[in-house]
Amino acid sequence: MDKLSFLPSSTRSQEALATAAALLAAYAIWRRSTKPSYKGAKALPQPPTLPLLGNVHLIGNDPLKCFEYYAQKLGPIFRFDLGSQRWVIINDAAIAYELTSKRGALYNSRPTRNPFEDIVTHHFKSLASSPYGEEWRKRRRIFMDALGARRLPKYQEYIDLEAEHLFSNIAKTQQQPTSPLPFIQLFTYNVIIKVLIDERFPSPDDPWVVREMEIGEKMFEFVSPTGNLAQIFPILGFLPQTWVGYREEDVQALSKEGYSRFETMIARLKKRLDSGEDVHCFCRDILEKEAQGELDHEEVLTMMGVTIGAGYETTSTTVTWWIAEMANHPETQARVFAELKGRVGARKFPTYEEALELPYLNATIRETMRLHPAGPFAVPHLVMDDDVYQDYHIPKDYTVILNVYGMNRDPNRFVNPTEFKPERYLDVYQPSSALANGKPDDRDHTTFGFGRRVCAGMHLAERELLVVTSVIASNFMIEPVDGPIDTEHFKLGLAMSALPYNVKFIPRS
Ligand code: HEM
Repeated sequence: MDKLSFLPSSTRSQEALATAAALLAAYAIWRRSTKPSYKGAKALPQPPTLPLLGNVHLIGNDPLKCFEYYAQKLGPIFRFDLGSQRWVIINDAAIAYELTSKRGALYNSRPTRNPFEDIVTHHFKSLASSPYGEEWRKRRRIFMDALGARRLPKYQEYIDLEAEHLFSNIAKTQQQPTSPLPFIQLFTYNVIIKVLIDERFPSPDDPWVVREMEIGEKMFEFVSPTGNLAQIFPILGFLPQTWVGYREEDVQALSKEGYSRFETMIARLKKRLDSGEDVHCFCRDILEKEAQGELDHEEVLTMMGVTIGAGYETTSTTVTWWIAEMANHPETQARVFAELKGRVGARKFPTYEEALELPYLNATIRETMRLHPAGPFAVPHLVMDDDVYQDYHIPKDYTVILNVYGMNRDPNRFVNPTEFKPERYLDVYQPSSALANGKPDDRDHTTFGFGRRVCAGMHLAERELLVVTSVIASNFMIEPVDGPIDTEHFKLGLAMSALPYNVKFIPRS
């Protein structure tokens, strides 16, 4: 025996490593099979997984198709791992309702694992990202006091004024091929800025508006799963940040710029208030709450951020989808116009109350929202404690993805689910916001999300949608420019938006 014989030879070392690996794998399988299940419940079904990647390799470039495929294969609830993150995908409205409404105390938190989201929300102080609990409840109450159904009539004049500006912007296009998006964005942006801080901007090219939209898009990229891959694959955290997404410094810098713009707006508002002007706006309310010690300054800033961030792109996207569907369905447009003429007459600007009484127009909005939800996966919820649902163990801290896109196209709930057919809603009278808290069978669609985290701005969104669609339909016929607009493909960004398109707005005589 030589002196070094206690070290394995190279063949021996390979054998030893192979044996160790086999023993480890066998141990892992044994551990898995003998691991006590939670209260005797089964593990959720899951697509085939790969070590470290989980199910990432299955997503491809279309998560909607991926989840539809696995919902058909595995059923309406399944587990999907994104690297180290554990997701539960829910594809059925009844299950989503059972978990988020009936077991609401367990399923209405938000994940707080994303370090970039931590930065841009001042440690998850924003209403949409706050964990469930007293702080969230307080923020939600303050938001709803200002933007809930009762307070909104106060802001109706702002919406009406912006609808008039929208009308004249469209009229100026003189029947030329036009992308409606910038005008619609200006409408929704101005409505939200008026409600928030009583300001407005005259043009979509205004540098302030352009920068705001750039910041919004970038913030979304930062906090999206690909913004920082190290949060999904922690091992990548050892690589330089630019290799695995954005740099923390860039997130910090943009966040600082965004918040300093809010400080500028607050300073302008304070100056007006100090000079004795009686300004009605949400920001005034929250500044008063800050003075009374109910909110801190970071909460004021994040409240402004969530109001703008959640408030303009979702609604403008929905209007843009509606215009595309109208251009593709001239018979639907004709029926909307006939209804408007019959009930409102030749007036250019129907009131919100009048538009509320137009069942067919309302049906076209519901159908647009069903087929094209601005947030196809709502906003992720978080499971707060272990639970058992239909014999499945739903573990604590899993992220719940509510696939509202899939639910809205569920063939068990909707006949010919991919067809644009407003007629399916002619016997629905209540606003979507009133149905959103009810049982899934009574809901028109699930686009405003679920449970205690259901969209807090849905009353405002509905008012805007009704006013803007009734004004466009009363005054213009919408014609496609290059044949039918593609409404099956989309761009996933801040919201799920239509691919760029042009239409002609032909004035109604
Ligand atoms: C068509 C327009 C809109 C759509 C489709 C929409 C959709 C949604 C969805 C799906 C959620 C998540 C619900 C869940 O977690 O289950 C949500 C949350 C939220 N939305 Fe909207 N939204 C719209 C307009 C607005 C507007 C105009 C505002 C603000 C003025 C707004 C403010 C919020 C806020 C603050 C939350 C977070 C609520 C919380 O976490 O407690 N939304 N929205």
